[in-house]
Amino acid sequence: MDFQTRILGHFNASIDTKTYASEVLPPFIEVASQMMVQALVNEGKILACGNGGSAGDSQHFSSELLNRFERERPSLPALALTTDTSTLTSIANDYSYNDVYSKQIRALGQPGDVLLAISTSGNSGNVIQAIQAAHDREMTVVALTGRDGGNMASLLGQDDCEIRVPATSTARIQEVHLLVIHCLCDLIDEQLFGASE
Ligand SMILES: O=C(CO)[C@@H](O)[C@H](O)[C@H](O)[C@H](O)COP(=O)(O)O
Ligand SMILES: [Zn+2]
Repeated sequence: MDFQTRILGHFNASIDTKTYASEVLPPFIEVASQMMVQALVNEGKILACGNGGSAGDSQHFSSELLNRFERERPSLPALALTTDTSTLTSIANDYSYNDVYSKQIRALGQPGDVLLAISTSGNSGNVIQAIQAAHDREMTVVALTGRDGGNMASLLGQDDCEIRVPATSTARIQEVHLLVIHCLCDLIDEQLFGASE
C-alpha cells in the first residue's frame, strides 16, 4: 500500500469511529459535564490521570481548565496527576507503579471532587487503583474508556459515568477521547459562564 493510501486509511478510520461515537456518546458526555460542574460549583476540583497518550490527555484537560478553553473566564481547579516526576518515580520505586495515582488521590482528593480516569483498555492497574482511591475519598468518577470498558467498567458505581468509545484501536479511541475532552470543556464553560455561539 502506498503512503498516501495508508494516510487516507487513518483519516477514514478516524472519521468512521467519530461518526459511530457521535451516535452513542452525547448523553454520557452531558452527564459527565454536569458532574464536573456540580463539583466546581461546590468548590471542588477535578483530578485527572492516565498512561501514555492518556497521560497527555489528562494534562490537555487540566490545562484547558486551569488556563482557558475557547473563551475568557476565570481559572478552574483541575490537576493532572501525571506530571510530578519526583512523586511518580518515588511512589513507583518505593511501592509500585500501580500506586502512582492512588497515593496522590488519597492525599489530594476531597469528598465531592471528580476523578477523570482515562484508559483505552480500561485495564491499566494504576488507573484502576485511582478509581478505588477516589471512591474511598467520596469522589465521583468520570471514566473515559474503550473496547469493552475493561476492569474499570465493573468498578464504577451509579454516581459515576463511563464514556466508552465503541472501538478497539488504541489510537482511534484516543482520538475520540480528545474530542470528548473538548466537549466537556465547552459544556463546563457553557454551564458556568452562560451561552455562547
Ligand atoms: O498513545 C499510545 C498509543 O496510541 C500509547 O502511549 C498508550 O497510551 C500506552 O500504551 C498506554 O500505556 C495504554 O494504556 P491504556 O490506554 O490501556 O490505559
Ligand atoms: Zn497515541
